[in-house]
Amino acid sequence: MDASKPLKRKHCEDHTGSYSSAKLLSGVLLKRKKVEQALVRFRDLFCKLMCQYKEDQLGNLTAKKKARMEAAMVMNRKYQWENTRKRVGHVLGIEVGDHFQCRVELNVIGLHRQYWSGIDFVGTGRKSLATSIVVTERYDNAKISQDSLVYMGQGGNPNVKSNVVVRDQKLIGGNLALKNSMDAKSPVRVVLKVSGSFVYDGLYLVEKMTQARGKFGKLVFMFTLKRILEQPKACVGVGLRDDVMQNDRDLGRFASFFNPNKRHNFNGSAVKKEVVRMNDVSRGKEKFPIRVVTSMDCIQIPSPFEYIVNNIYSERFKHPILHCTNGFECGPSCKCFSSCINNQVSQHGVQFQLEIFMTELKGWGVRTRSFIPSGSVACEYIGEVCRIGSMPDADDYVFDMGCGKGFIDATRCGNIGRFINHSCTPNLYVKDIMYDHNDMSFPHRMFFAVKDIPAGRELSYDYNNTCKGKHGNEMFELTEEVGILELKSY
Ligand SMILES: C[S@@+](CC[C@H](N)C(=O)[O-])C[C@H]1O[C@@H](n2cnc3c(N)ncnc32)[C@H](O)[C@@H]1O
Repeated sequence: MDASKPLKRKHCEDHTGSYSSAKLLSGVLLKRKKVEQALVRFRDLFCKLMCQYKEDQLGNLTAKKKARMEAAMVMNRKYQWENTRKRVGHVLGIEVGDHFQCRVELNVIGLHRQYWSGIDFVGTGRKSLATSIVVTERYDNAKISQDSLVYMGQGGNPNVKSNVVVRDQKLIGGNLALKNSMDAKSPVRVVLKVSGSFVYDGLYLVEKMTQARGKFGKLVFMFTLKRILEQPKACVGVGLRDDVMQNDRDLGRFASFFNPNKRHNFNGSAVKKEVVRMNDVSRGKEKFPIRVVTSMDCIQIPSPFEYIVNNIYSERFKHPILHCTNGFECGPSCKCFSSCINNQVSQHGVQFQLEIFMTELKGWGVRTRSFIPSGSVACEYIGEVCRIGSMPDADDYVFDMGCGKGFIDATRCGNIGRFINHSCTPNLYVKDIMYDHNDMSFPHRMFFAVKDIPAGRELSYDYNNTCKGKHGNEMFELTEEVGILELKSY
């Protein structure tokens, strides 16, 4: 085989001579998988860079922009973009209704290949054709009915760039491409910006081009586009296309796994198939990789945070050598032998295969992939340890230690413990453990299994039970089996 020659694509035919729809379908699914993987990779990289830029003290917005661009560039250099050849019409692997978190993602997966410009096109001059437009609020774009919109041509708009000269728009570049598409009746992909995210709304035809005086007093082009019928409806509930919401049946039929709002299949039952979105959120810091899993219809990953395995203390205090004789666990400096029964029962990081998954109603949650025997340490709640008094406003990831002690803030930095949800009938119990210092106001918060926890079960603890257990004053008694504690009430 001559490797220098491109492989010719063969028609998929089955033994009856007809096109094999199964083969075509598997090709489409494969492409979709690739698109999805590219997005996961991009978001993963973005999170990593965000943490880095935040450490560099960049403002949130600057860090976000920089991290997005850099993530896209890194992937581009590694040839990890999808659908790199511009084309007119639908893009393989992307469905109407797919949601994207930012403009740069549209580049990475090939839906719209312009970072800034709203009109993308192929070819030049009179031979150019528009491939896609992004409809944002920066121009006076308007929806005139469910299936048509007016799109303002590009150029001369100070809302796009502050130093732009306000002048009449010219019939060049994207504007000309849109006119050519109108003349050729060539379809244009439309992406709508809705509530900060981007939704693929399908193919439109340019019906009309007119010129009018814009709000800056200069001539602007106005393109009227009409949505091609017989396409699935995009699930866009607010903003430009707030009239497109269908009943549950339609939502289900056209449900796309890129759309976090769609949680049900055609029959209204929960979609069960799951996809691994991140292979290891701890990035090798834990003994076992910690996966992030969601259902097919939800492509989210957790918001950026730095995974840490040791608490960060907001203020200095001494870490005296501790010996297990005083009832605490052994500490790192303890002179005991490793056979000591007290030895670091709770200091080995995550000992079970845990994973983060998207729950139906509670956001992210943690479940175990392996059996956890009653009394075992599931994990610790790790974050930035602070004294009481400086409690932050956003407290989703703040563990108030109660009883006048401090709190652990896992908003910016934390471990898997930050994803464990509340339950009134929990399978975990929180216990204070001291091992690397003796300041009783900053104990380590450990999650112990209250009972045997089978594989697949979500882990939970009672958020209201952090000071004194509802079980009464509980103490842990060490059994002969290292690593297993027995819960006893006194
Ligand atoms: C420590 S975080 C747990 C992880 C969180 N679910 C997430 O998506 O990252 C605490 C937050 O999770 C949500 N949460 C926890 N338990 C819940 C429950 N039983 N029902 C509903 N929301 C819950 C609440 O928003 C709470 O502020």
